[in-house]
Amino acid sequence: MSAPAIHKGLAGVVVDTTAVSMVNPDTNSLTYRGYPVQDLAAHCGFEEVAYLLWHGELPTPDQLAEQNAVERAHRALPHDLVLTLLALPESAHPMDTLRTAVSILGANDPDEDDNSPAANQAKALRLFAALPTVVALTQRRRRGLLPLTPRDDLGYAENFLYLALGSVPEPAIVRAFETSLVLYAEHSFNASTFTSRVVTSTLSDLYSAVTAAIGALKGPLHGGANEAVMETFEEIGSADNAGKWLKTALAEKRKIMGFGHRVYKKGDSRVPTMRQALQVVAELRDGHRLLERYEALARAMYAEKGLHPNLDYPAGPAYHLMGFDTPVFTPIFVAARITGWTAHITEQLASNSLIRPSSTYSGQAQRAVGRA
Ligand SMILES: CC(=O)SCCNC(=O)CCNC(=O)[C@H](O)C(C)(C)COP(=O)(O)OP(=O)(O)OC[C@H]1O[C@@H](n2cnc3c(N)ncnc32)[C@H](O)[C@@H]1OP(=O)(O)O
Ligand SMILES: O=C([O-])CC(=O)C(=O)O
Repeated sequence: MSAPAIHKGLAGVVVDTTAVSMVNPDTNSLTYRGYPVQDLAAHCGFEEVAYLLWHGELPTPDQLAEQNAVERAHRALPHDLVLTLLALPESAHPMDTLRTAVSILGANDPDEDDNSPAANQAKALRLFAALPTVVALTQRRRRGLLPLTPRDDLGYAENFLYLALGSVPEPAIVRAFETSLVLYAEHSFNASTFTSRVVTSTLSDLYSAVTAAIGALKGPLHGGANEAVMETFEEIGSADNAGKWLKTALAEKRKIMGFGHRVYKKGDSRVPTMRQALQVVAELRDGHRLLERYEALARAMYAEKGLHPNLDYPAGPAYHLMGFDTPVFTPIFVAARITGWTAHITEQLASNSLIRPSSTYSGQAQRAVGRA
């Protein structure tokens, strides 16, 4: 009998269907519920995109107003949760704080184990509302500042920026931030979404699935790359050092964060839109030197390895120029991706099958303990 083929990393393995989004590397396109992500970024607010991912259609004005009212009512965190998060060590990574926050919110939710579509949709919306407040808490704490109270007179993106940075920036910065959220919202069976579906497939609860997904997103081969990109730019120092830096890094067999992708081999469909948003932010925030490094490293990487940037490459420097600290970048990704994760959790439950792949044993042959 021949040994079964091993699909390391599940590369290329189709494990289910999904109606949430379609990634097409051949046409370099990404659609959410059929809409090109570039069109959504250009014409829709992030709240509308969240509605689309959850419900399958863009909202009517009344549906959006209803969702917004609930979202705005759930932005504030329970006082005990704030105290618990502030009691974590100051050295805790914001992703750890965020993961802890979701876990505590679950433990306190009387509906935690209600896996009906309505209950899970309500939980998804409450998490969507609360996560920016947690992310902002981590940002302000890093600067020795206490959390601000959410403002229900502001839209999602404006309130997020206000809570984190202390004021609402000019509309072009808000728009660039919102663009990043739309682009980060969903991407089919990526590692963190698949993690959330694996947890859900055991009929566990939504908070457990999201907590696990946050853990998966934290790694530098996935969402953590947007932070690592900024660290790379700091190491490089100036654009004229990019080529030399890259040769050394590749000789040391380092992975260059922000480049390459499991699915896109000809470039990430989201990069041109985010590159444009980065340009806008760079012009308003004196970011030309950073843009020079961005272009120099991208050119050198293509010349050396033929690899294109992924979404984390422009998103990292954009968040830096907006005023976020580097360890807060991946938490922003979480706040966006909660929409996609929870849409997939609902989809998984609607047609569930326990996710449990097989493996080929490579250990010791069967043997006896050899004791009487
Ligand atoms: C939003 C997101 O999560 S997008 C992804 C964010 N992650 C990153 O930016 C991390 C850096 N990139 C990588 O590590 C990879 O490109 C991944 C993990 C994203 C995709 O990996 P895979 O599809 O498994 O590609 P794989 O690792 O097989 O790479 C193929 C070849 O390209 C090389 N390669 C791929 N990406 C990189 C990179 N960023 N730097 C250096 N070499 C790379 C690999 O070393 C490998 O070379 P080899 O054949 O000589 O061994
Ligand atoms: O699809 C992937 O493997 C990673 C990615 O780009 C994402 O999750 O946005």
